[in-house]
Amino acid sequence: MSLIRIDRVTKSFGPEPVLRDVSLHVERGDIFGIVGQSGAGKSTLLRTINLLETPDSGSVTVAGRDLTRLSKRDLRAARQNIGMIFQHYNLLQNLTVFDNVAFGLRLHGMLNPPRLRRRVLECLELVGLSARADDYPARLSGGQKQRVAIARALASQPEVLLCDEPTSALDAGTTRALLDTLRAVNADLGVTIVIVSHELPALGALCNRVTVLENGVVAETFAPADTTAPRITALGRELAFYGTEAGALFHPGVLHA
Ligand SMILES: Nc1ncnc2c1ncn2[C@@H]1O[C@H](COP(=O)(O)OP(=O)(O)OP(=O)(O)O)[C@@H](O)[C@H]1O
Repeated sequence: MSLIRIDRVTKSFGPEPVLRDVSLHVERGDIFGIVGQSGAGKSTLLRTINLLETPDSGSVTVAGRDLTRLSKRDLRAARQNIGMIFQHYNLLQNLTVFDNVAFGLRLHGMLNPPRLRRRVLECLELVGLSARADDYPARLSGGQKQRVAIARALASQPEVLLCDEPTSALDAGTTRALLDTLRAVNADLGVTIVIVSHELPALGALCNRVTVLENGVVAETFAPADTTAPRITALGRELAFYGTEAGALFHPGVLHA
């Protein structure tokens, strides 16, 4: 069974729906991309996966549980299985790196102090920031802040990591390194990743499946590596190009390592 199933989800903030009858399935182990023009509803769709946005209709099932039918308490527990990172990192500025990563674990009373310390340091090690545990976020670069956010998101050992434009505030080199970290998180820890991004070249290399959203509707879903299948949308055709050898020249190095 798919790890994430979105079935016939509709969502409106005003008179016009932002998501219309959207269905998609994400398999365990996928790196699944969501692309589309600005305003297509990508972030809204991503945010329905942990119910930061509640659908007006339809269902959202993660690891076999329909989140739309859970009590608040059960939803809080289910969200421990779904980490999330954001464009602007959303770190707490008045807490150290260590305490940012520990924050969710403490809030949920999940670990005793020695285990908590071990778990936080493990997560910081994973993103290469053990040495910065006592620093405050203001002393870190953008790429380092996003790494702290990844460590925080992984602290509760979620099966799913949602990434909302994780690199759009970063320069090209830092973007490549960060996407490489996400690929390692997927490959080494088995975490299923759903990512919204405008970085088409990188997504073509990173994602094993991509959905193109147009005006709140799924226009097509495909595997970028399958360059033989016909593409319906201009974005789909562009992504297919980045899956080819010629296209790979646009995302050199790390992502194809
Ligand atoms: N909380 C909200 N309240 C009102 N309108 C919202 C809210 N969140 C999103 N919208 C609207 O829904 C539409 C889709 O927004 P969304 O952020 O999902 O698009 P997007 O495809 O991620 O866009 P972008 O690429 O520019 O980030 C936009 O018109 C946006 O203004």
